[in-house]
Amino acid sequence: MRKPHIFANNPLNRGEVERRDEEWVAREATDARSKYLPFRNLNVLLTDESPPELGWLPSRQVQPLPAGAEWIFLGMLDGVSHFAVDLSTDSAAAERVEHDTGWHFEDCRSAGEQMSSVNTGMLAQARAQLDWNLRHGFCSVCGHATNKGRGGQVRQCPGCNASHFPRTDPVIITVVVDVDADRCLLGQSRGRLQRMRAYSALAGFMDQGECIEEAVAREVMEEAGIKVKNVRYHSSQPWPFPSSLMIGCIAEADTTNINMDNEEMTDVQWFDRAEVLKALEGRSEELTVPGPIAIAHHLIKAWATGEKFLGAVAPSPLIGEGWGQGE
Ligand SMILES: NC(=O)C1=CN([C@@H]2O[C@H](COP(=O)(O)OP(=O)(O)OC[C@H]3O[C@@H](n4cnc5c(N)ncnc54)[C@H](O)[C@@H]3O)[C@@H](O)[C@H]2O)C=CC1
Repeated sequence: MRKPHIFANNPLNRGEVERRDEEWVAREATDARSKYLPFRNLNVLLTDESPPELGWLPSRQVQPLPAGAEWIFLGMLDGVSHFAVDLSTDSAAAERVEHDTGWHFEDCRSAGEQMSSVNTGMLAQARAQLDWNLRHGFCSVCGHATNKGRGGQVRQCPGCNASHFPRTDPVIITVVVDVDADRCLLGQSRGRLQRMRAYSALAGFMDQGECIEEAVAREVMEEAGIKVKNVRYHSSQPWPFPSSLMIGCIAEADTTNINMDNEEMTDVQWFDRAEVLKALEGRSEELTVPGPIAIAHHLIKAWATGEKFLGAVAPSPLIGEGWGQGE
């Protein structure tokens, strides 16, 4: 069986029923057995172990919480309630935590790269949900201050009665394969990939009123000018920067002439299998690809190593011969 992606496989029981009882959540928040994961400016507390782990603290070490510190209920593990707390509003409290534990706050992407992958699912949930709560203190309908409910899974507006729920933005990410020439299409977008001089699978946010297959065809056409067919789903990855769900696909090229979008991309190229295999092992002088933290790495690897699913999954009934943008 394929290993879960980093940021997936969260072991917490999110307590959908329990969290509806506000008194229960308040009691658990101060219970001596409860654990807190502190954040500072969305950086997470990591232990000094090797590899480092999430820096869970017993509730007595953070209670009483600093005035105005946002906290959320994440869920339960072995009967113990787990919370995340933002200490950004009180730098003295954040520094005290680092001093008392000898641990440190770390950027979450870097934390995901360093930690053993089993606990990165909790990190993804904590970062995305804390960030959403911090950015939704006011109602987008009437502008009134909102109140946190269900331990941070909803924000209620007392002004107009609107309920706001945490959002996840779906993003498609696709390796396009030229079956006849045994090569795949990778692109370098402006920003992070350009700085790293790396090439990745083509990705983009889904539009409203669009299915996954349509989003793949549209994004590949926009970024590379290539028509695709036979879009197949591979796997998905929670991506908490700030709150995306990466939907990994592999598609076949129906055309092969690249017509790149110069605004978003610095380069798009076909790469042959031998080069891609070398790049995955960090041995290529021509090509750098993202590391194992990214679903992009695993999609590229799935094609390059001929992972079984490629032949095993039936082609989508929606995307057949000749289907594509503008048809
Ligand atoms: N885990 C992985 O393997 C990978 C993850 N990603 C992630 O996928 C996301 C999209 O990738 P790119 O298109 O390269 O990103 P990007 O961040 O460059 O976004 C492209 C454009 O989409 C628009 N945009 C930003 N946020 C949006 C939103 N929530 N909904 C709709 N449009 C939005 C903006 O105009 C932005 O310039 C990013 O969050 C990126 O970090 C991208 C590639 C690999």
